[in-house]
Amino acid sequence: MSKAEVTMEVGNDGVAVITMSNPPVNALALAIIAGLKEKYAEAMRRNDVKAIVVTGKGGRFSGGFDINVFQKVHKTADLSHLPDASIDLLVNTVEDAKKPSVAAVEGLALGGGLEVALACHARIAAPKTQLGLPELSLGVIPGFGGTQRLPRLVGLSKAVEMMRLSKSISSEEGYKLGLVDAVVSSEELLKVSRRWALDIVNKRKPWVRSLHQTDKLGSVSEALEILKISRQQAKKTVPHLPQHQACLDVIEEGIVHGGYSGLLKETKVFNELVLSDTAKGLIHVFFAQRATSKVPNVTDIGLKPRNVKKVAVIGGGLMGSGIATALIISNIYVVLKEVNSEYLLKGIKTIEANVRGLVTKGKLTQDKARKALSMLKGVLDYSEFKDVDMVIEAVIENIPLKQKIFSEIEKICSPHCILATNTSTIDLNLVGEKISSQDRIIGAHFFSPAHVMPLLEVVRTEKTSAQVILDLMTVGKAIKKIPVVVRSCTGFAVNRTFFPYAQGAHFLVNLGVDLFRIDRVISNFGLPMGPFQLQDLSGYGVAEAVGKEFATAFQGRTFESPLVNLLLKNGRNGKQNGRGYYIYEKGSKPRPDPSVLPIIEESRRLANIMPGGKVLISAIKGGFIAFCI
Ligand SMILES: CCCCCCCCCCCCC/C=C/C(=O)SCCNC(=O)CCNC(=O)[C@H](O)C(C)(C)COP(=O)(O)OP(=O)(O)OC[C@H]1O[C@@H](n2cnc3c(N)ncnc32)[C@H](O)[C@@H]1OP(=O)(O)O
Repeated sequence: MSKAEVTMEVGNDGVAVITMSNPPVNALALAIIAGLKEKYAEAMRRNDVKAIVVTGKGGRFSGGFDINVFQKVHKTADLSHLPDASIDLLVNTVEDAKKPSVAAVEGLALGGGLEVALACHARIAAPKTQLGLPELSLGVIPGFGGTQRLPRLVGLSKAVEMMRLSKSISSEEGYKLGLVDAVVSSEELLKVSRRWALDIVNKRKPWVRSLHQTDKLGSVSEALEILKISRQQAKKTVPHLPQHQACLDVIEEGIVHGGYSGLLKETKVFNELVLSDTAKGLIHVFFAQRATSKVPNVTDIGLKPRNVKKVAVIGGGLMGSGIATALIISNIYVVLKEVNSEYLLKGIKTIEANVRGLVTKGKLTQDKARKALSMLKGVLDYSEFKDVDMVIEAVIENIPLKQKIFSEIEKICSPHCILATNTSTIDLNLVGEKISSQDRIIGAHFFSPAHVMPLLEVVRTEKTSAQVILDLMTVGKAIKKIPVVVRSCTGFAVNRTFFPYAQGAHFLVNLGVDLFRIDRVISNFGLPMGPFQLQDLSGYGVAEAVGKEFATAFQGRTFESPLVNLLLKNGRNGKQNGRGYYIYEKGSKPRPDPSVLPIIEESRRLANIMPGGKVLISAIKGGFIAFCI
């Protein structure tokens, strides 16, 4: 790893170009911050320097403050690891300096990286540069003036949206909003930036100190109204994440009392949040997520991923259609196979609806939607399987059926074709029991809805080859998933963890606890939804099949609730047929369905685990609360 350094070159034009270098993202490590401070001091001292251009090496400006420093602070609870740079460096050294600075921004400028650029007096960017303040996704807030300068450059509403959603914008959008002063080619970037800096010196361009701009903020009352609405939204959507309200408080401080006052509050609040449990958790997730892409003896043995251009998906149900959608929107050609025309048409219609949904949500353009759907072909036999690079089996959780399919595709497909199954629970050694190509068997466990949920469990057996694992990991990243490699066992990692949770919920209901209360407690705790609403979403067939697998694998150690089977017999299948624990009506939130109560009572009677038939509310309340929290 090359060392972090900051260099400075002074041209004959009197412009000092200060370059940050800390591959791969020019993170603002403490050495970079120290280097920036040192070079700025030198630039200010030198009489041959009229102006400064700040830039990043390697086609990226900066991915922000070095998140490793947060980990150090978490380990030591010592905030002195954090640079006290907001006022000292960004205001006194950059923004209020006697010589102007221009940021030459390329690739990305995120977090503290963008904050450095915001403290400059102009920003020149290359096309499609990613600009954002994603700090809230790490449990903190922009700690170097972003809460004050961004609203003053792009307007309060846009700034709040960018910070609260950790949403980046392109340099083109930044130019329209006033965040970027010019968008020029990479080749022209430094030249235009140098000229811009000299134009500021010669009063041909404005010398803008964004901290003191107010024209984009509107009136204080308008601003306070915007912040009030944002607070209500945050309270509704992320009631458990303190950084959202804190960020709005800091922005408000600056609007009411001025940018400088806002900076002082920002530093104080930033330091408080750095030590919060939320920040500790989210920063752990940041590194844990990246660690999943490093698999010993797979990603570190010099293998190159093979190009997967065409994938066959077997089964056009909820999962198969979602998987097919995820593939085609990432320009991977899909052959979707079903057993009959009715099911095939239903699967294709679901995929079309998925794609339309992404367009409606602004996640896909119409053109890309059309292109995606042109990469889908429905078939009723294996005739198109001869040249596929991967098959993903996504049929019902039935072992003999899966074994039959794997025998068939091993004969039909090419010898290099990856043979993947989307099973959520069944041991892969069972699925592949009847074929010889044990090295090509792998689990590609997507999570519903498969075209939305980021997690992809890559399930390996002892015999799965490293090449096949790497290939599936690469496809996973290409379709914007987070591939996590796990070993094959009943339930793999996610369902093995989820199963006891679901068991506990059913156990409590059969002990007499109100089912809807369980969902409320879990969603109030912070999960997106409770176990029963989730069961409605995934359907009861999956629950029934997975339950049988666990009962077989862990004989005598599972609680076999009668409830799901009773619901299926009652013609219910959750959200899929609109009849579950909840009533599902278009445009409204799911409502508890009172007609399910007699079925719950029947389950309790059959389970017969209420001591003496009485519900021990008091004991359960204690146990229940302890269990859920
Ligand atoms: C004199 C005047 C100047 C003074 C200057 C003072 C400035 C002081 C700054 C202090 C600011 C405090 C307040 C600001 C806080 C922050 O900035 S918090 C961080 C905000 N930034 C982010 O959240 C971005 C996080 N990173 C990403 O989103 C992505 O990594 C990326 C940048 C978009 C790149 O993605 P991709 O190409 O997919 O690569 P990855 O695999 O994600 O990452 C590659 C490796 O780089 C590591 N990494 C990425 N970002 C950071 C980071 N910010 N800090 C440390 N390390 C980072 C990542 O972990 C990967 O590492 P390996 O796994 O080891 O390869």
